[in-house]
Amino acid sequence: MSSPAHQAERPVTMVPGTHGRPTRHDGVDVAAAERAAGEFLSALGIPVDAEGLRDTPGRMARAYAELFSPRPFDLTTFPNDEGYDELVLVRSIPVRSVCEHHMLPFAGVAHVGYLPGRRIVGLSKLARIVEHFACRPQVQERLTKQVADWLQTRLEPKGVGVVVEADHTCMTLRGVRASGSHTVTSALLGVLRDDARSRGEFFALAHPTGH
Ligand SMILES: Nc1nc2c(ncn2[C@@H]2O[C@H](COP(=O)(O)OP(=O)(O)OP(=O)(O)O)[C@@H](O)[C@H]2O)c(=O)[nH]1
Ligand SMILES: [Zn+2]
Repeated sequence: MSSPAHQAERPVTMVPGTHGRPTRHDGVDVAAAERAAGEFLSALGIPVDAEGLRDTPGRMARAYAELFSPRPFDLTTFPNDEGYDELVLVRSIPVRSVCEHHMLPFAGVAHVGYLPGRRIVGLSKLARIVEHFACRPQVQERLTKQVADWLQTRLEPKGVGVVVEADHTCMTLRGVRASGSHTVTSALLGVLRDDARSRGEFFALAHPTGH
């Protein structure tokens, strides 16, 4: 079984960047974003006509467009012919996203695991699912739960567990300036949620690393 992960998403199109480079984006009006970025910087008293800053609004627009453009993928699964019934876990999947409150990046790692049912999933797809949900304005709790729910619906395993550890620049570089702080979230479904032994085993393997 193979089903597109991006079914309900807007189509990905290619538009020229200001330096003639193709810029991948997902329904974003890069030219309008560039104009708005220029006005935004001007309003903050930043001289966007200075030589070094001349291309900055365009760079900002393309940078955010990139952060909001996940790469499409197919969810490849295989029959679980051997009846493998232990945990499958991919640890330390890179996460980079943008907090929806400040539009500042947060980054860290995800540990994504499941207890197989009738099918197993291509391992790379666990990392692709994380990217899919991270490439949008997010809160860490929602990102964690969306990855778990999506896997549960599409793969129908016996259980799913997701741990995300991330540093939010909105609270390390500004605001409270709690540098060195890490935020840990988790979402457990099925057997991994309900069975104490499975839950314990999952957290023993997917424990936060402080990355
Ligand atoms: N729950 C949750 N909160 C987040 C996340 N990312 C950022 N935030 C928080 O969103 C909150 C927004 O609070 P506000 O008081 O409206 O914003 P603010 O005045 O900039 O707050 P400070 O960051 O405390 O200066 C802050 O407490 C952020 O730390 C996230 O992924 N999950
Ligand atoms: Zn924030």
